[in-house]
This record gives sequence, structure tokens and C-alpha cells, in this order.
Amino acid sequence: MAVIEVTDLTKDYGSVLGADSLSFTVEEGEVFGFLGPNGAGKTTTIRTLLGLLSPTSGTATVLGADVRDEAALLEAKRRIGYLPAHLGFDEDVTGKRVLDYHASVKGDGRRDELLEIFTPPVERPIREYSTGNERMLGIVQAFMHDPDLVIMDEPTSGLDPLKQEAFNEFIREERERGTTVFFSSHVLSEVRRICDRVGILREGRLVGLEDVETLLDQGGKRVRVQTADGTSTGLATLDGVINVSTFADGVQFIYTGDYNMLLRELASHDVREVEISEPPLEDVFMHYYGTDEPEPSGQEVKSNV
Ligand SMILES: Nc1ncnc2c1ncn2[C@@H]1O[C@H](COP(=O)(O)OP(=O)(O)OP(=O)(O)O)[C@@H](O)[C@H]1O
Repeated sequence: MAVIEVTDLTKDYGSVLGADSLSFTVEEGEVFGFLGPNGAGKTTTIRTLLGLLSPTSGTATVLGADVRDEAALLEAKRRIGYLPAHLGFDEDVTGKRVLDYHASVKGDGRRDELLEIFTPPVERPIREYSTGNERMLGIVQAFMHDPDLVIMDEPTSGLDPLKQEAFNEFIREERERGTTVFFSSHVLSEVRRICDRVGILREGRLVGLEDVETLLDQGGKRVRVQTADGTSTGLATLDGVINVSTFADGVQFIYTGDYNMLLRELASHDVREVEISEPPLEDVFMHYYGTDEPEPSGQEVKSNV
């Protein structure tokens, strides 16, 4: 049985469709990333899964409970951890009080273990917390009752790079333990590191649903070539070349074509250096978002070389 099952889910806000006929499943033990730019419908979907918004049409179940069935959902929530985008903790109480409250509702068997990884100052009142401290308290709260499913809305926003890495490592370990994790993000490199599968959302609609490896395969490879005489004629005009940028004595592009064609063309040049690597995930996602080509990083861009 799928841990999350979403079928034709639509949320109509009147002026805009927050979710538009969404269908997808998240399987047991999966780490599933829900990606999209601002306003894509990530929070709408998550809040619907938690029963905080009611769908206009369509259905969704979490751990077998229909999100429209209040009693069934309440029961299921005992086994769910939730980290909202906006935490909304009471400013006047300490972090410890926040955790004590949640413990009284759901339990806190893993509190101490989590507080060693994520280190919010639990003795201090929330009003003194930095954004990152609040987020860490939220993570502890979401996981401390050892849930089977954890749903998180932008879990790493506000975390510094070290804590982000600790979070990534923690999620990898959770995956090993069999916890199902569903989280939203617009940090593309993050999903690459920790997700098994990714759903890509745009304007309320699911425009891609892939495992991370497939996503990267479809994105082609980034090729960077330096030639002895600085010429790169022929390379940039090969079929399957996109996002060309030039530098002093070479060229860089994303290649989605036949590798033999590329190698034959490379062989006709006096190549000083060549690097074929995975493309930045941002480039891969442009394919799904269907917007303009991504911004080059400090390089001159020409449509043809
Ligand atoms: N209560 C509401 N009333 C009307 N429109 C809303 C409401 N909440 C969200 N929307 C709209 O629904 C769409 C989806 O919003 P949502 O917050 O779900 O996106 P998101 O992907 O979570 O964005 P972000 O990354 O910025 O948090 C947006 O166009 C948003 O303006």
C-alpha cells in the first residue's frame, strides 16, 4: 500500500488553482522530493495532506486515511511527523515547553538523540531564536515520536550549510531505518543528494515525476572543452547541444545528443582539456519548467559559436 496516494487532487482558491488534478503516490520507505518554484502549489498540497485545507475535488490518503475523514486522519497523524513552512511557535515559551507539549500529544522517544544532532537552545524562549534555531526545533518536534511518515515543507530553509549537511545525513539514515519522507523544496541540489524520487510542480500541475537518476540522465551532460588554438567550430552546432557559453580558449555546453557524434567531433580538434560531467540540476529542471534558458555563470553567452 502506498503511504501517500493522491488522486486527481484539485484545490481551487477562486482566483487560482493551488493544485490542479494532481495524482501521485509515495511508497513506503521512499524519500520523495516535491519541487517547484514559488507559488507552484507545494504548500497547498502539503496542507491538504494534513487535513488543514479541504480539497475542492479529488482524493488523497495518508497511511491509508482519507484526508477528508477527520477521525481517520487524526488517528493516522499519531504516526506522522509534520514540519510546516511557518512554524508559528508561541514566542513566550521555551523550546523545551514546545517539545513537552508535542510529547504529551504524540510522544518523544527520540528527543535526546535528535537534540544531539539538531541543537536549538531549548532552555531559551522562542522569541530569542534565530530562524535556523526555530527550524531545528521544528525538525526535532517532527521526528521525536519516531513517526512512520514525515511531511516537511521547505525543511532546510534558514539552516546554515553545516546543519543542512547534518540534515541530509540524518535523512539518509532515516531512509535506512525505513521512514517514509515527503518534503518540498526549491533547492534543487538538495533533492539530488537525498531523494529517491522527485515530483516537479508548476502552476499547480505535476509536470515531472522521476527518479533522481533518470532526471539527471535526461538532462544530458555538461561538456567543457579547451582546444589548442581556441577554436570550437563544429562542436557547438552538433545536434543535441544547448546552453552554449564560450570562454578564452574553449567552449562549454549541455549535450543531450549521441556520444559517438560528440567523440568524433572532439577527435577533429586539437583538444587540450575536456571535462564531461553531470549538468547542474538547475539546467535539468529548466527542461520541465519550460522557461528561458538558465542564467550563465559569469560567462559570455552566444547562441552559436
Ligand atoms: N489562501 C489562499 N488564497 C488564495 N490563493 C492562494 C492561497 N494560498 C495559496 N494561494 C495561491 O495558490 C498558489 C500556490 O501557492 P502555494 O503556497 O501552495 O505554493 P508554494 O509552491 O508552496 O510556494 P512557495 O514556494 O512560495 O511557498 C499560488 O498562486 C498562491 O498565490
